[in-house]
Amino acid sequence: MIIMKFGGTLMGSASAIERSASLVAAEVRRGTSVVVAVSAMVGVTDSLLALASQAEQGDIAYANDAVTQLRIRHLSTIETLGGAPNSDTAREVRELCESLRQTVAGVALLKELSRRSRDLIVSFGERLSAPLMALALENLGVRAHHLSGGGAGLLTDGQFGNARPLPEAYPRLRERLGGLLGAGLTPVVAGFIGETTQGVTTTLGRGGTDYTATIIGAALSAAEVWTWKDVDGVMSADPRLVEGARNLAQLSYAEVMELAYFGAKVLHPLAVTPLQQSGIPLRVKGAADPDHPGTLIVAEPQIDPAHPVKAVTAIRNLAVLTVGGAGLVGVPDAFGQIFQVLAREEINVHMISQGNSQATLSLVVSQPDARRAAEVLKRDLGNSGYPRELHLQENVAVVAVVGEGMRGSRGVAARLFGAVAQANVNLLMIAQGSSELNISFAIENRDVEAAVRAAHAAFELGAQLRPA
Ligand SMILES: Nc1ncnc2c1ncn2[C@@H]1O[C@H](COP(=O)(O)OP(=O)(O)O)[C@@H](O)[C@H]1O
Ligand SMILES: N[C@@H](CC(=O)OP(=O)(O)O)C(=O)O
Repeated sequence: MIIMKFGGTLMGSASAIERSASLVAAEVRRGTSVVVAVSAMVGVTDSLLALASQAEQGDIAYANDAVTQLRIRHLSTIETLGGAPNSDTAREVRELCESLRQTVAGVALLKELSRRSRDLIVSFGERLSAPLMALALENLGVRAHHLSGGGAGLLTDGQFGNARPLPEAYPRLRERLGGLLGAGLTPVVAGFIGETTQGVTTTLGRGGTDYTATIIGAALSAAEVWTWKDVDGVMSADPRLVEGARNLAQLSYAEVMELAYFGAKVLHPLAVTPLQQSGIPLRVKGAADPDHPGTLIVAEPQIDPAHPVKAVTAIRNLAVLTVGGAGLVGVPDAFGQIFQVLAREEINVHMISQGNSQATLSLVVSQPDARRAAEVLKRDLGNSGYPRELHLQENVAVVAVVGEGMRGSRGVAARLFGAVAQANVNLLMIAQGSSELNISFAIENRDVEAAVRAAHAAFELGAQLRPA
């Protein structure tokens, strides 16, 4: 059995959906059981987030207009897929849009958007796309049945916007999806969304359909989980940034987590976690070339000692906040307090670096959180009796090089920073993960391309890999 995930681009139009469905049908015809997880049509999640925040401002006209656009887009896709206006699929899409309109009207009326309401609104993207995939599969003679995340059994905790699966999700997914497969049906699960035990809709975080697929893969003990992409697998760098980026044959679970954490948009950072215990492989495959093996992600991939670094990645729009002052020295609790304040404000810290002795601590946070982070630190630490200085540098990016082979390998840092210096890039901060799986450094946003290209070239990442 295989789980197949299709992201927004591969669900983006009637022809894209037909092509994705044909990849499922080919496998089903070979006698493989397949469970499908789909994302919202490309752009839909962003539109839903935008209309939710407009509704919160009370702009009901904007929100209604946006719902109408979504309705037209999905209904016209159904029409192109050959679905009649009075088909079950079209009826379901109209009902979902009506229910979305009512939810949004409630938000506009109250001018209040909780994380919980936002999750409900954003869940409509996947709930609208799953019926379209089921229709396309039926058109190809594959008997399909679509479900929402909660309907499939994906129970989560109540961390709206960032929910995690509960242990009970696994047996429930096994029972519900296993039942459908046993009846000869191909389940199509709306990705990215789950449900609390009280039946409240949650989401798994941006890019969460990868995670849905691997949770299902673990629940059903799948042979492999395949996430189909518009690239032929995980590449040595974002191909939009580095022309010579090449596809990687194998990566470890840990490497892929680091890459995703440090900004490689290709997978959700937690996507591999459900697979780690059972060792189920995750394969990232390119829809344009289905015979290409793509990237195989396993616990222990082959290591090429000549190439300790496998990939380079970047996150933009960050800021460095440096907290310092001699008074930090010898205050045992100082760092603890800093992190507590930020955690309470739900400000995520991407990277940290400690200066000489304990005199300074540099923290990388998202640009939109940066000023608030500085303010709350000033406000909440101001009373605790030790002097400090706060310095904020905005418009920062973090670049990371990742590879298991770096562990114990000498000269990696020298090679990296030599190349970055040659490219005339100024370093703001450096950190090495304690796992020795990555080296990351902060630079100004405007230097990202130069730094990524320099690192890519320094480790010959374009040449080490098998030809595509
Ligand atoms: N290291 C990388 N390898 C592959 N793709 C990457 C990498 N870094 C960034 N990307 C970008 O990620 C995109 C795929 O992610 P995304 O569009 O979110 O996929 P999907 O919507 O199918 O889940 C690619 O088109 C590519 O531009
Ligand atoms: N639709 C969600 C979930 C997702 O996984 O999307 P995609 O596979 O298109 O990145 C999002 O945009 O975050």
